[in-house]
Amino acid sequence: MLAGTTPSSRDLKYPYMAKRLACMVISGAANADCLNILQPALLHQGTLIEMKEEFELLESTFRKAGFQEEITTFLTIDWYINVLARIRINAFRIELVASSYEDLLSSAAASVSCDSSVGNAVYMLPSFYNHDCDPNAHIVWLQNADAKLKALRDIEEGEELCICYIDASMDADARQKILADGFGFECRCLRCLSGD
Ligand SMILES: C[S@@+](CC[C@H](N)C(=O)[O-])C[C@H]1O[C@@H](n2cnc3c(N)ncnc32)[C@H](O)[C@@H]1O
Repeated sequence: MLAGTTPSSRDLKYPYMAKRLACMVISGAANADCLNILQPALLHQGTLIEMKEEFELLESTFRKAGFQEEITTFLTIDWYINVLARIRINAFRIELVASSYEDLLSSAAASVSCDSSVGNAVYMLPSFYNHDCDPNAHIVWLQNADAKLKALRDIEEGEELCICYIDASMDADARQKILADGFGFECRCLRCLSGD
């Protein structure tokens, strides 16, 4: 699992995770290509330009920290872009679930305003779950960043496990827009096909 606490600026959460992964590679805790198995996002030209600027900052941070070149040879712009492309569509926002009814109400309100997020993480197996606007499973976090998969109804043997990447209470047009903009696909789940 690659995890990172939420930095003050939301725009920096993914670069922060790439920096974390770079540290894990340098310390021997992860391989530089460990995310390559995951599906990458399609990146637009403007995003690539931003990533080049971010990479220069990251590279200079490691240079200033005095790391020897031999242990940072993996740290290239191609590595950074490949990592970011995978983090962008595979990272989960970690929200700890409520333990009491009062907590439930306040955590629901915090979730809507994104205040309940305690960090972001990429998990290898959950990254392979596809999206459905009427999912049969849900990822939850009870006390820490260990993700648990919770069934939302009876699931037949052999049935695909699907989770919902977004807020399923939105109408069909809003869901399609967010999935197209954020994840680059047109959702053709039964709910969307029926226009619900
Ligand atoms: C987190 S990955 C899910 C695993 C991915 N299908 C794989 O084989 O590695 C998210 C990507 O899967 C595809 N995907 C997930 N749910 C989908 C759906 N309901 N309809 C079409 N494509 C979907 C999209 O390309 C999306 O960007």
